Amino acid sequence: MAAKVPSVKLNTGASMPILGLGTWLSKDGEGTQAIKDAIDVGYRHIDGAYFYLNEEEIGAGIKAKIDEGVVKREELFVVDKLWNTFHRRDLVVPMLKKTLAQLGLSYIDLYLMHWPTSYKEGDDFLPKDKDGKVIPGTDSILDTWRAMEECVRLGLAKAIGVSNFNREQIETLLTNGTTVPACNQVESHPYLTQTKLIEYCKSKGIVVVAYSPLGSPAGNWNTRNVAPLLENETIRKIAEKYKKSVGQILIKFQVQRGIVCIPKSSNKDRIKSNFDIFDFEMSPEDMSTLTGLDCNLRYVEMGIDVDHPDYPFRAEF
Ligand SMILES: NC(=O)C1=CN([C@@H]2O[C@H](COP(=O)(O)OP(=O)(O)OC[C@H]3O[C@@H](n4cnc5c(N)ncnc54)[C@H](OP(=O)(O)O)[C@@H]3O)[C@@H](O)[C@H]2O)C=CC1
Ligand SMILES: O=C1CO[C@H](CO)[C@@H](O)[C@@H]1O
Repeated sequence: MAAKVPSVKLNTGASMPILGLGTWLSKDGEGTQAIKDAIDVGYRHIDGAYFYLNEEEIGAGIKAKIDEGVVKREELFVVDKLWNTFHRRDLVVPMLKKTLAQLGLSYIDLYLMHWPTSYKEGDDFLPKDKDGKVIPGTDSILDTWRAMEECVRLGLAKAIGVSNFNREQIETLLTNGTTVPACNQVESHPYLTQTKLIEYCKSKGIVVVAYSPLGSPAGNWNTRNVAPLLENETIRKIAEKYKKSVGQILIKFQVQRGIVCIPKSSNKDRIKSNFDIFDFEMSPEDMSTLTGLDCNLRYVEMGIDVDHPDYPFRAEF
């Protein structure tokens, strides 16, 4: 029998499993198997996005496990995200309907605005001008949020939230919207602990979800000559102490501080070991050592957005 994963409560009252499976860069053909392996191990939370171009594969994995009787739809927590080229208010509900059709689901548990930055609508996911700068869309964060609220009213999404939003952008929604975002999904790991943003979100009843918790090693990111997280000597020593892998320590770091964590893997052994983090606790000193590694290193900087008026990472948090 699969292990049961602890949950956090959303402001809607729903429970969200604290550990989920990331699916970005699940390569062709791997996505379905990864979902099946993850559900067998006990994962009940799946993080997807239209931008990842693998919703059909994810949906096939979910359907296979429901058909086998391993899991019921209502036992799963499926998250998906609205891409930036679909922020125009009339595009949001049709986009979610398209996502649901690709996933083969009638509702999503949590639908997120993937980024605060709207892009010009069209077939190009990253529309750029002649200088290589992204072309912004017309609608404001608030316009898009109101259309996200409509997704809940229509029963297409049980909850809505945001991703990559800074404090001020969340404030805009709190002041002018009617729904408090259920979560803010942001990059986090010991090099980018997000302590201030987490404190702020908690004070507003917004759950924080940590993406790229292992430092997103598949990405070709700016590393500022800092050792990749998975090779960090300090973390390796902590891992040795608890007889765990560095990956398990990085995941446990988030879960132990109450942050939802969504490591991606398409490898059966790593899917399993990333889930095997509920049988130990780190000491407060080791948790502080990990927090002390913060050097404000953001891997997913979204460089093409730096001139966008809603680029979120100019603010301190
Ligand atoms: N909202 C947003 O803007 C963003 C959201 N995300 C979400 O967060 C998820 C996780 O972030 P992601 O950027 O994928 O990066 P992660 O930090 O989760 O790292 C994933 C990479 O690490 C490898 N890996 C997995 N487990 C281990 C392990 N135990 N030891 C060593 N290597 C391991 C994986 O390879 P393998 O598959 O071979 O195991 C994969 O290449 C995404 O998949 C996506 O769902 C990510 C980025 C932005
Ligand atoms: O989820 C994501 C995966 O990484 C991308 C960067 O190339 C991001 O745009 C996106 O937010």
